[in-house]
This record gives sequence, C-alpha cells and structure tokens, in this order.
Amino acid sequence: MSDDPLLEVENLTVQYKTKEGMLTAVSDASFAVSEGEYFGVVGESGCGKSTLLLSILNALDSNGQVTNGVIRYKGEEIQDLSEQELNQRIRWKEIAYIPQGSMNSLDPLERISTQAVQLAGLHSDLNEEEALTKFEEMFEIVGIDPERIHDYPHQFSGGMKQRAIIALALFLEPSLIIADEPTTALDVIMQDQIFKHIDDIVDRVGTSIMLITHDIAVVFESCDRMAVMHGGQIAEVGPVTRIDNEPHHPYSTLLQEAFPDIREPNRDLSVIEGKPPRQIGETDYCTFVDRCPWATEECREAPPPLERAEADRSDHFVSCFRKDDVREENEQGTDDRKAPNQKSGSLANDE
Ligand SMILES: Nc1ncnc2c1ncn2[C@@H]1O[C@H](COP(=O)(O)OP(=O)(O)OP(=O)(O)O)[C@@H](O)[C@H]1O
Repeated sequence: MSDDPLLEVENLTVQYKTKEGMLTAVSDASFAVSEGEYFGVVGESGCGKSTLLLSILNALDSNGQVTNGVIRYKGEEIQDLSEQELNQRIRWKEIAYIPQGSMNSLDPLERISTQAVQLAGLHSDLNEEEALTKFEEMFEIVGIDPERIHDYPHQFSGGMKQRAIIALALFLEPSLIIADEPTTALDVIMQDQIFKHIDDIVDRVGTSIMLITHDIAVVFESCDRMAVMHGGQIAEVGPVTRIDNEPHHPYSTLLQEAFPDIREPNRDLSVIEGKPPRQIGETDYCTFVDRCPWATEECREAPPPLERAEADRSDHFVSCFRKDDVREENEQGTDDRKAPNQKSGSLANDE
C-alpha cells in the first residue's frame, strides 16, 4: 500500500431536488483513498453512503447534483467530466463499480463471457480473444472454474453470480473498485466467502477497494482505513485500528458498542435510539445532535469541522465539538454514561 492518494474528496456537498426543497444527502465530506488501500465507508441506511459513491462516478439520479466540492482521481478533478470522457477514460478501466444487489445486474439472456466482451469493447482496446483470455484469469482469481465464463447467469448460484460480478469489476484492471453493500441478499456463509475473495484481491492484485456497508464489524475485520458517516456528514475518518480501539466521535463510539466484540464476550450491546435526519436545506448543525449523549447547545449552532482527532495525528480526523470529552470518557470506561442528551449542559431532545 502506498501513501499516494488515488481518490481525494474535498468538501463535497450533494443535494437532491425534492418536493419539500433541496435535500442535502452529503454535506461537506472530505476523505482520501490511497493506492492499494482497502477503505470502508460505514453508516446507517439513509446516511448518504450511496450518494457519496454515485457522485464519485457521476452517476447520481437526475434530480441529484454536486453543489460544492472537488473530487480528484490520480490528481485530476473529475467532477465535471462529460459522460463520454468518463466512459472512455475512467469507468471500468480506472474505477469499477459493484452496485447494491449487483448479482441481478447480469443480463439473464447473455452468456457471461459475451457480457465481458461487450464491456471490453466499450471501455478498452482488447480484442475478443484477448478479452476472453483475460476474463478466464479473473474467474480463476474469484475461485470459479474458468471454463464457466460461457455459462448463462441462471446456471450460477447467488454467490457465484456475485463472484462473476467481482470478476467483471476486476477485468479491465481498474485502480479502484467501489463496492456498495456487495453481499446484500447472500447468506452469512456466502457473505464471508465473498469478503475473503475481496481480501484476497486486495492482497494479490493490489487494487484499492472502497467498501460501502452498514456493517461496522466487516470494516473492522477487513479494511485498512475507514470513514464513519452520519446524516450526510463524515463523523470520523482514520485507520481502522484507531477507530476500533479509540473512537473519538460519539457516533463511532456507540456504533462500536452496538456490535459484539470477541475480546469482550460479556459486554452489553448498546442501541442507538432514533435515526439520522432527512435534511432539507443546508446542514448547519451536527446531524447527530438529537441522538448524542454528549450534545450541547454548540452542536446545534454550526456543523462541526472535520479536524485532527489529536494535534499530533495527521491520519485521524473527527467532526465533533466535544471530541476531547468523548475521548476522555472512553478512556475511563462506559459504565456511568447517561442516556442521550442527559449529560450536564446538554439539550433536551426536541423530537
Ligand atoms: N433520487 C433521490 N431523490 C431524493 N432523495 C434521495 C434520492 N436518493 C437518495 N435520497 C435521499 O438521500 C439520503 C441519502 O440516501 P443514500 O441512499 O445515499 O443513503 P445510504 O446510506 O446509501 O442508504 P442505504 O444504505 O439505505 O442505501 C436519504 O435521505 C435518501 O432518502
């Protein structure tokens, strides 16, 4: 893994036009993914994960738009590239995308090899023979007999279809694969196998992976670095080991406590009450305020800036006005933590 940034997202805001007004789905988000890195983006449903990645690929729904910020890929700003440029230069051969529910995205009427050849024809200079040879290699990487590239999707189980999609994503040797909940709809054993294949790809092929998921345990297990999102804001970003062991943001702290940990088998699991807000208009406050045990008046008055978690750390950032208090309390243990908004100086939950 290198420290060179492959993808840089700076101060990105994405909004959707709705009947109620402009809905802010991503607000002032910043993070970077390095070459060869396995980067996880975690957060609850509706927190803006898919919007974030669709804006990177310029594939937002027609009512969505990037209203502020910069997306840089290999140093080049890509947020304003035309469809044609994105198709010719970026999609599939630089950045491949595994969508949610992707195993249903294979065309049921075409052999999988035909779909690979079509993809190569659109996005690369490979001829048919070269494309098929290459695609066979990808099948081997994802653990499917290469002869089966000529099968139709219905001849594959759900897990095999998902692996075939991963093979397609790898096929044109992209530097970055963005996978949106790649194991949704698979059983737990198959999920585990798919994640093992993805781990293997990171090790063997060296591709960077950006994994979007609501499952923080998967991120803790597999990723190098991570971003935690809440209500369209990046709450915390940094090395997985840091956020797992020393979360500084209240949301990462509570998320971490909501998942079982084999190091503490007898620990009670916490529940995070409420849900992220649907934000109409600019986000001018911390979107975690109504669910946060540490919130104070300040948290409603402005969005917290994403700042270094500690002065001497250049790899760990957190957006919380109360991050120092949270860290101090986390160091002391969780036993005397009060319910949301019950701490001294904090606000009544106005819901
Ligand atoms: N096309 C759209 N028009 C209006 N609002 C949208 C649109 N797409 C998403 N949203 C809203 O934007 C917010 C973020 O949604 P998004 O799908 O990005 O979240 P997510 O974290 O990926 O959720 P999930 O895990 O359920 O996919 C939500 O409030 C959602 O309702």
